[in-house]
Amino acid sequence: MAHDYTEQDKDHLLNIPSTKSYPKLSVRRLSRRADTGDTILSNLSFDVFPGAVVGIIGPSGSGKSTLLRALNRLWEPPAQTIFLDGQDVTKLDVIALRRRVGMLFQTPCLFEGTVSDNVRYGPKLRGKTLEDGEVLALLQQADLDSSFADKPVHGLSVGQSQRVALARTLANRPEVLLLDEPTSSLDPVSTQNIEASLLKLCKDKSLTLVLVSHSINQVQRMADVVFLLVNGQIVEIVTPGELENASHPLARQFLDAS
Ligand SMILES: Nc1ncnc2c1ncn2[C@@H]1O[C@H](COP(=O)(O)OP(=O)(O)OP(=O)(O)O)[C@@H](O)[C@H]1O
Repeated sequence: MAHDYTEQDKDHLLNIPSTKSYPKLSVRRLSRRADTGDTILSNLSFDVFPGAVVGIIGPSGSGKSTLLRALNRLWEPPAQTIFLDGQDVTKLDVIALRRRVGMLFQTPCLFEGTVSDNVRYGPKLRGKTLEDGEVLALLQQADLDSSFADKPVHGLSVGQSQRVALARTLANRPEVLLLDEPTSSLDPVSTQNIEASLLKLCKDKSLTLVLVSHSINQVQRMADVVFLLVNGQIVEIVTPGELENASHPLARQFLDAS
């Protein structure tokens, strides 16, 4: 496997205690400024290991979506700042990258046609036709029963559309899934089913999740580690259990108001 880390980064990685695998994602000194000069992301560095769930929380405008969008190059990051399996993402084919690093947005955007057309879309682009059983399994992972397969998407509710978008993303067998407020349009039962389904994929298939959520409870249910992002900086990295003890004043202000 090729690794594009600098010598300094290698030293850093080797110093991570008791890790048996290389990170799936590594971010190194990632910064971004707006055209106005305002800081959006400031010198972010972190690793995410295969099968892990990272929760990102923070106030509105703190840079959470910008960070997610950098990870699959919806916003083009500077070279040598984001690595997937040790490879600089800016050197990867962008379509292949987005298949490996899928993203689910807060507001689903589906193609015309049926639910099953949407789920089959990604594999079809690569010349693979999904069997009916594979489509149904993907729908099930997204908490949709088989009756949805032949439904046109234009009649679906927002919550149903969001679940179709999840099935469509999972059809690409992503290695990393970026989730931007993924369940904000879902009812509590569906939210719970989708959380369970995603956590099963993490356990069984080493799917790696980066979850942005305004729901502290959701982050506590799902994440292995939580980043508190404030003004474009990761001000604290804690386990979900330690969240209530977060001490950074801006993190505290956010948590107390949540
Ligand atoms: N393309 C852009 N050009 C200029 N400023 C931008 C751009 N994209 C984002 N910003 C600014 O960067 C900051 C972070 O935005 P971002 O959407 O990443 O925050 P967020 O934490 O996801 O917020 P929310 O929780 O409200 O979704 C905001 O001040 C936003 O106005």
